Amino acid sequence: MSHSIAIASDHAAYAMKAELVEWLRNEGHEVLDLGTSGPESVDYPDYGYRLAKAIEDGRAARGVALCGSGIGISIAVNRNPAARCALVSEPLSASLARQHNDANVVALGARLVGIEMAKACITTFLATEFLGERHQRRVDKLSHPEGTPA
Ligand SMILES: O=C(CO)[C@H](O)[C@H](O)[C@H](O)COP(=O)(O)O
Repeated sequence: MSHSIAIASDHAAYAMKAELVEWLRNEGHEVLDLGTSGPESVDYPDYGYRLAKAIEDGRAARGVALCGSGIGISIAVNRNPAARCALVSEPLSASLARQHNDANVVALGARLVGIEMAKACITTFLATEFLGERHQRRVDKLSHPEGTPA
């Protein structure tokens, strides 16, 4: 199944992003590359916000967020309520992020995870469906951080 995928990284993950963009396009996906566009030092929040906005606007259904550890950019993406970003380093977490959390963005750390593991995580993330049911109730609550009235 092909997807529309937005991808963004800071400088620490620029080389990984370039490889993943080419791979995802070869796999038949529509890829929106939101930068960064070179190895010069940049700030991960700018790219995380940009990626989350593309999800919010419907320009992409799924996202791939990359930085050195994956931590900073995942924090940035998750500041947009339209995004549910999961930082993963192996496929089981990528699968659970879809099945239980209906995550629409996967984050990876290019300084921590190799390219083949990154591809394995993304492949699983794109192929796995949300299970709904009891998980839907919990995901709905993520849109209401003020909490459920007692
Ligand atoms: O946000 C991060 C750490 O949580 C990422 O790993 C960044 O890519 C990292 O902070 C960038 O560090 P640099 O020393 O400026 O390359």
